[in-house]
Amino acid sequence: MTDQFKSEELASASAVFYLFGATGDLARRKLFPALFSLYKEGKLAEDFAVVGLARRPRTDEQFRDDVYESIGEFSRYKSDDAELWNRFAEHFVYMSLDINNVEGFRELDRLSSQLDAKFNIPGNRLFYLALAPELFGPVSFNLRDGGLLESKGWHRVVIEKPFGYDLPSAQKLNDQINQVFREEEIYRIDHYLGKEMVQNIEVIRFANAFFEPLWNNKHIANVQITLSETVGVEERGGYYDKSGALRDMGQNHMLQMLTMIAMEPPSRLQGEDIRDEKVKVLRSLRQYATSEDVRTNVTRGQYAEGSWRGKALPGYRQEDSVNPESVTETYFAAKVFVDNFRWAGVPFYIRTGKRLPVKTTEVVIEFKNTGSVLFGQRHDLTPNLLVIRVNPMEGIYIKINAKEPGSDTGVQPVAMEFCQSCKIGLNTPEAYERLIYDAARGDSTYFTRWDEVSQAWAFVDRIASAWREESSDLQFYPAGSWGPEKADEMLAKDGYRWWPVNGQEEDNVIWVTNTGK
Ligand SMILES: NC(=O)C1=CN([C@@H]2O[C@H](COP(=O)(O)OP(=O)(O)OC[C@H]3O[C@@H](n4cnc5c(N)ncnc54)[C@H](OP(=O)(O)O)[C@@H]3O)[C@@H](O)[C@H]2O)C=CC1
Ligand SMILES: O=C1O[C@H](COP(=O)(O)O)[C@@H](O)[C@H](O)[C@H]1O
Repeated sequence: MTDQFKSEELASASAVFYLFGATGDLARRKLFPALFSLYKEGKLAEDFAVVGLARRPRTDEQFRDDVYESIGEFSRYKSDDAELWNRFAEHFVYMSLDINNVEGFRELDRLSSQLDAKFNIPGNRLFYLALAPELFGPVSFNLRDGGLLESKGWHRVVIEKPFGYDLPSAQKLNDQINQVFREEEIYRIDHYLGKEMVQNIEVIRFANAFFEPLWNNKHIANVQITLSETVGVEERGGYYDKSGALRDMGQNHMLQMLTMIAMEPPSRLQGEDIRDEKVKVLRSLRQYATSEDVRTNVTRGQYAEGSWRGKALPGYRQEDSVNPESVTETYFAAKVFVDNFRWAGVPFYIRTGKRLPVKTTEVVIEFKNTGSVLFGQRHDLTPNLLVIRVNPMEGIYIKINAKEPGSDTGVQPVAMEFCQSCKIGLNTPEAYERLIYDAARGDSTYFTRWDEVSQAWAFVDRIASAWREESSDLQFYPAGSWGPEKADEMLAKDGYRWWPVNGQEEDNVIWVTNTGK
């Protein structure tokens, strides 16, 4: 990157950032730390301002204290350089505002002009809505009516998930936002798209002669995507009990990762080209035809009492703000097909759940055996695997077969791993850093376009609708276990199994790794 290009990028990031929901959990855990990392790395120059917005009263000083505490607790960089912190903090101001009151927005507009002048900002506006979805429409209207879209620079709105509850509600929300913002001004967040290893999927696929020619149904037996969490519903019961795992993780993160694995090569690795290919995958998803079809191909579960590392854990129905008779799923696993030329016949198994034994996100590509007369008929051969480790460990490993040393016919599985987080460690940016930076530069590649969102809802709505008909298929699994056995049976019927996450439980494998294992 040339210095000139660098400075052009920084100039385009000059903006007032409006953080709606500035007293909320997301701001504290993710957004303040992300802004601090960007500043520390020089990706925000001095010409920006952040206005924290929420109803509760705060002085600028109190708000800066909140930001400081959040960075101390959650940032990958420490805030112990007083000079750096003071310079950063100067850019932060707070205004108490109720989203339903347009007067507050007029005052915000006046404050914005002062911030433009103070920080030399050319009228650019980035509105970040870390708010409950029912406020997305009202805030958009009041931004317009309060005059905030009349400044001479660009205007962009970053919208948190969930984008709706189903297709009709998402459509309604989109229609409201479209009355104020054009599609190219709307940045719908799916923070998984900001993760390094999700973005790395394109490089692994398209920059490696090892994989690119094999990436199809002739060579791939199945694909497995696991997003497992050890946490329960925590203090988000009010939201989660209405949402469940399918809407919270399936409609967005899981389908987005699936599209990155399955999409055709885009004509260029950027913006609309990538999004065009992703939406084609979503359009090719085989829709479940009947409720019976859903019940056969999708397993749902809810965690019951259990234990993890010797600690007793309550069941979901005992959690605060959860209906004690709730039938909300905290787990689901599905067999999905992408009905196109490349993927015909290849099952994509996806699963996610709370209160599972390990926090991890992994994609496993299981290759077909060679079929050669020499080894193809052997049932003890381990299939070749390519495993992409997304979160929290980042890296890839491949599992291959080699000769067992000293034996005539023995075959030894060997796993070769590149652990990116072990090697690069602190330097890996958080997803929210990358996404805020992209939005400020006007790069929407890793945000979801409306056609993607609507296709994903259409797919998920069929499942939700079958589930609504009756709940007798809800399986209870002990907290701390790997979820309902029915999900294992689904793969077993096809002659497969879920590969253990990190493959570490298989002790016949020789590991070559930079993790020191
Ligand atoms: N927390 C997380 O980890 C994640 C959150 N999200 C999404 O991000 C969004 C925010 O989540 P989160 O931070 O957890 O939510 P919180 O409930 O913690 O925060 C909500 C924020 O909205 C403000 N608010 C509520 N009503 C109004 C109003 N009428 N006018 C002005 N401000 C208002 C609240 O401040 P006050 O009460 O002071 O007005 C508070 O700052 C949601 O859409 C959520 O789904 C997405 C992924 C992860
Ligand atoms: O969007 C969400 O994601 C988190 C998991 O994100 P991760 O980056 O920690 O893997 C999940 O806990 C939450 O329920 C969901 O809303």
